Amino acid sequence: MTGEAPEVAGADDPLTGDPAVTEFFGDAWPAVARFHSMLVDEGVLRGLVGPREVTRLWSRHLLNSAAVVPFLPERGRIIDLGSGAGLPGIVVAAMRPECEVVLLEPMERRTDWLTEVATQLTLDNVTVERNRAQDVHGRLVGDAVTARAVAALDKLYRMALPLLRPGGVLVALKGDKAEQEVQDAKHVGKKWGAGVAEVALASTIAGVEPTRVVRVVREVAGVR
Ligand SMILES: C[S@@+](CC[C@H](N)C(=O)[O-])C[C@H]1O[C@@H](n2cnc3c(N)ncnc32)[C@H](O)[C@@H]1O
Repeated sequence: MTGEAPEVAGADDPLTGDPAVTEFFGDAWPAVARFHSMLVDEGVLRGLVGPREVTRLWSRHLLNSAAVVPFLPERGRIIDLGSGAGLPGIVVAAMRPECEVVLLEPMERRTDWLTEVATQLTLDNVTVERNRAQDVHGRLVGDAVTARAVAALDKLYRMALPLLRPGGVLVALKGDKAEQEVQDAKHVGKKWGAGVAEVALASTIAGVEPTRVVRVVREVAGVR
C-alpha cells in the first residue's frame, strides 16, 4: 500500500468508472456524477453519508434511488418526503427534468446541503422545503410522493397520502419486508384514501441487486 489518495472521487467503489452506470443515467449523467462526487467529499465530511457507504454509493444509494423513476409521472410535481442527503430526490430531479421536485426535509443542516447540491448541479426544477410532512398537509400537494428509509408504511401513509392529489401516486423504496408492511398498513391506508398497494421488483443495471418498490395511488380524499 502506498497510501496515495485515489484521483477519482469514490474510486474504491467498484462501479465508479463503469460504463454501464454512465449509460444507465444517460442525459442525467453529468448531474448524477457531480452529486456522487459531492457525497464522497463534502457529504462524508458533513456527516450526511457514513464513511462506509463511500464504496457502495452507486449500488446502494444512487442506482437504488433511480429505481423509483419508472414509477413516476413524466410531468407534474414530485415531493421527496424525508430527502436527507438527497436520496432519491436529487437523482429523481436529474432524471425527470420536466418535473418540479420538492425536497421536503425538516433538518436545517440537511436542507442547507440540499440547496447547495441543487445549485451546484444547476437543477432548476428543485425546490427545498424545510418542514415536516404533517406540517405542510393542506398546503403542499403533489402528483407523486417518493420516500426512502423514512418510516414503516403505516406511518408513511399518514405522512404522505395527504400530500397527494386524488389520482396521485406514492412510490416508496422498501426492503425485503415490503409485502409484510403492505399487509400491516392496509387499515391505515384505507382510512387515508389509498388504493391497492402493489409491490414491484425494480432493476437498474446488471449486477446490482433489484429493489422493492411499493406503489399506491391515492384514490379519494382521506378521512382524518
Ligand atoms: C433515514 S433518513 C433517510 C434519508 C433519505 N431519504 C435516504 O434514503 O438517505 C430519514 C429522513 O426523513 C426525515 N424525516 C423524519 N421525519 C420526517 C417528517 N415527519 N417529515 C419529513 N421528513 C422527515 C429525517 O430528517 C431524515 O432526513
